[in-house]
Amino acid sequence: MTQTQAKESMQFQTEVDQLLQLMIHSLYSNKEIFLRELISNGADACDKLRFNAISDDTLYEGDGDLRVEVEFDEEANTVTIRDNGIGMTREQVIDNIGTIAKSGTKEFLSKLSGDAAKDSNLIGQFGVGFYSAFIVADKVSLTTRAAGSTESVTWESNGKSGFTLEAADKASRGTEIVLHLQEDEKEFANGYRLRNVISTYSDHISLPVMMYKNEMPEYDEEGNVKESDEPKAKEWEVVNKAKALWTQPKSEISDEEYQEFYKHIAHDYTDALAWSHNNVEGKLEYKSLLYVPAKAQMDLWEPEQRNGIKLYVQRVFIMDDTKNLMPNYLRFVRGVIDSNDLPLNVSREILQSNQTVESMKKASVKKVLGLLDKMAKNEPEKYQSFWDEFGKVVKEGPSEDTSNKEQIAKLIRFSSTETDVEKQNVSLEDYVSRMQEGQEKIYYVTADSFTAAKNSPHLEVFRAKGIEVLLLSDRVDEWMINGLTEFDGKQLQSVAKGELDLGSLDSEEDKEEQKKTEEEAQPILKQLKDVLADKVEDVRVSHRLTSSPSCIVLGEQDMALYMQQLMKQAGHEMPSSKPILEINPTHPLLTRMESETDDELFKDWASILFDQALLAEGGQLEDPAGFVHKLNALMLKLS
Ligand SMILES: Nc1ncnc2c1ncn2[C@@H]1O[C@H](COP(=O)(O)OP(=O)(O)OP(=O)(O)O)[C@@H](O)[C@H]1O
Repeated sequence: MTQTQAKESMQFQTEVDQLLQLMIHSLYSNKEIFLRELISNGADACDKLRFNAISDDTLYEGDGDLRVEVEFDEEANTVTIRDNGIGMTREQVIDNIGTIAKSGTKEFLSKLSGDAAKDSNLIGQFGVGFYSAFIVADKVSLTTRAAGSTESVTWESNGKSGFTLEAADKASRGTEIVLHLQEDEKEFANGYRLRNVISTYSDHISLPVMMYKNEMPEYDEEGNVKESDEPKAKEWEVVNKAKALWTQPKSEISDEEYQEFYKHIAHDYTDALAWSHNNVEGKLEYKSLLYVPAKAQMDLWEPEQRNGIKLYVQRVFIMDDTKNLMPNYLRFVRGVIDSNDLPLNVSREILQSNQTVESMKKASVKKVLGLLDKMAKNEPEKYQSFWDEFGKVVKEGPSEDTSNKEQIAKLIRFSSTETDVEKQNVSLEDYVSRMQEGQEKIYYVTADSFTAAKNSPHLEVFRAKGIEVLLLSDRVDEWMINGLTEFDGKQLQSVAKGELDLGSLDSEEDKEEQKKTEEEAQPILKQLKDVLADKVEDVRVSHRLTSSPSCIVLGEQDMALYMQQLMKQAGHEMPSSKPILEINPTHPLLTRMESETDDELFKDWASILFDQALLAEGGQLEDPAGFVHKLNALMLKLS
């Protein structure tokens, strides 16, 4: 007797226990989805077998007629879902069912609130999968044999106290799942109910889903159930449409069908926001169906995130792939690309450097950008919800995809001084349309929080003159702005970097005034330069400030101070360039300093002036305790 023949009990991973309990409670109002999930898994298993059989057709074991079968037994109160797909080995059963391999599970569980409505949405994004069986069943028994193997195994669980594994004797390849329905879920052990659920959720699956034909009662003319003397031989029939959705003409597909198909391929539970269905003919021949989800997948920020695009070759599923078919900044896109040009035995390596793949990718990116552009124009509210969910990802676009920079730039939304709210809802086109006469540049400020950006002293002159400034405070913004130097022929200019030249936005009087102030400020500038020589590159009169006494200005090419800080914390070497201190000589603090005769006190004033400008910029003080000490001393003097 081999070891695998003994019945063995095992515990679920802690997360599985938690997830099961949550799922059972929060999906209570949408129980029927268990069938979609299990049929979906069966269909995926058949897809995998079909792919593996391309290189080894003995895996078919003479049965290449791939399908999913659904049976029920009213008396026993069971529903059975069976597929002749790839099956699982004993190890795979343990790995796949009983543990959760998905990344981000712990984080996901910690986000759950206990509020059923909210949680059911979250669970949907996570993908409920196999465990959804326990929404309706109090015992689940799964027997499976992997293609090419002779050993089969039965996994069984009540969803509460772990599971058992036992050697089985399954002749046919694939997986069979028997759901022992809970007492009050009897409605599912019924042909009408099951067919109804299948046509709602599984019509679009290219694989046939089959049920017994004559399990449905026959009626006589008077509407009574016909009693037949002889039991009829059972006969299978296909109960779903069983046509790959993307191969059908658009005009024949309803929105509901598109949405159901989305949920199948994306393992999502919420509707998609939009889709683009394309049939490309000519030099290249392929079909694509690309979806923009409504909600971010749990792993959007994981480096090894789930793959979003399924590659098919002539209707045969080849592999999940995002890296080659969608750029990173569109990694939330889900869908199918079905090529007629690639060979069936295409490998991951070939995909990486294939002209056909490259062309399909390029065209698909255009399609997605076009879809988003249309949404932004025609359904701004919907687009806003998209932006709130995926904006930070799209912001990687200008640096990653320079060939589509202009189109991506149009899609980006910003916070701005126009509204002063955190919501990012201002486009560059909006900004340009509001530019003042004589304004040549698009102004922005970056900071590590919205509040810091909004209150930045650099904005003072812009606010005073009513010139709009974009407020950037996402981590990715400095990176985005690196790739986005221009829009509509107008340069993007940080208000915190370089020499500020408002050009014709400053009137002749303004310029005269500035010149005069500058001349008058020469003595204090010199004094400040002397005492701050080792901290700053230069001290100059500011044209940016109206109400603050001083601010820090960086060189055009320098990274914002808070970013420099972050980089240093992450262990990167940062070139230590000294900033420029700008002062507002008309500020009372500066006038007070001018009359200070005590050199030591002047030094303290100067040092505080510099440190507070640094703080306002999100920089870190070299000597915070010294700053506090000096400040307190001055305060005491004034009291
Ligand atoms: N019928 C089946 N045949 C073969 N393998 C299966 C079958 N059902 C499940 N599996 C395996 O178990 C794994 C886990 O399934 P499960 O449904 O929980 O998650 P999933 O399908 O990966 O994702 P999701 O939770 O989003 O549906 C699958 O990835 C697959 O490897």
